[in-house]
Amino acid sequence: MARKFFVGGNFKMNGTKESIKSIVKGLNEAQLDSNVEVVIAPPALFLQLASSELKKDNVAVSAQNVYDKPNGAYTGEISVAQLKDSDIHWTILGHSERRTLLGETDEVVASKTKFAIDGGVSVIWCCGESLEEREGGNTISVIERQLAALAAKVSGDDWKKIVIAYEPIWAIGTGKVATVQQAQEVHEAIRKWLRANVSEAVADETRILYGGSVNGKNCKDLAKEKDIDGFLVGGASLKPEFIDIVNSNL
Ligand SMILES: O=C(COP(=O)(O)O)NO
Repeated sequence: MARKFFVGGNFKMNGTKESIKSIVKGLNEAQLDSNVEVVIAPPALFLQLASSELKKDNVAVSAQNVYDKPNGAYTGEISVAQLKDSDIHWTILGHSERRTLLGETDEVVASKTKFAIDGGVSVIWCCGESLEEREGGNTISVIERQLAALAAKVSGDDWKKIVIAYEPIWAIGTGKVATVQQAQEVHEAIRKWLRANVSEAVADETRILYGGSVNGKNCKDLAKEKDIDGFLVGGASLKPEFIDIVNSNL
């Protein structure tokens, strides 16, 4: 089946009111492939600003994280209900920077994912291996461990609200993009795992994004791969070349 191409921009902890407005203005004025689903994820402080400035139907705004409790004494956290209250219907979860720097475990990420989906927020669920895990030949087993934790929490139609982002940690922010072969191999393994452990339909329908040093030059070759359904872009999402990445499937 044809999976709708999907490009996410993860701004991480970057930007000011002015720079966010400028990026959104660039997206509003750009010719974007209408067959691509685009999501931009500014810092939480700028979610409403980005939403108010956006004038493109196929571009949505996403949080970079959310907590898995309804509300209450969780200083510094943001709730699913608060995202919905702000008309934000997407969040990234399980980014490797949160797994490594903030100790988010596979189980915490899976719990947050289920909680977000139950609250009406769709999820870009991130997975990926470290350089040490890759060099040790453990890439696929690491990804399968992360997938298993997710599949223990979500089921059925939940999967329709999940976009998977494979982001090898060694490629994030390093300029060392995975080769087309490396990326396709892991994407194919993810789809195979979904087919074997969830269902044929989920395997066929779930978008699997690649993230890790994607830019306006390397995106086209990656986009040609049958199991690469789009990108989750970090640094380049803050630059005009993000438009080229959005249009890389044309
Ligand atoms: O972390 C990333 C990728 O970052 P870069 O594109 O800067 O490697 N996406 O969530």
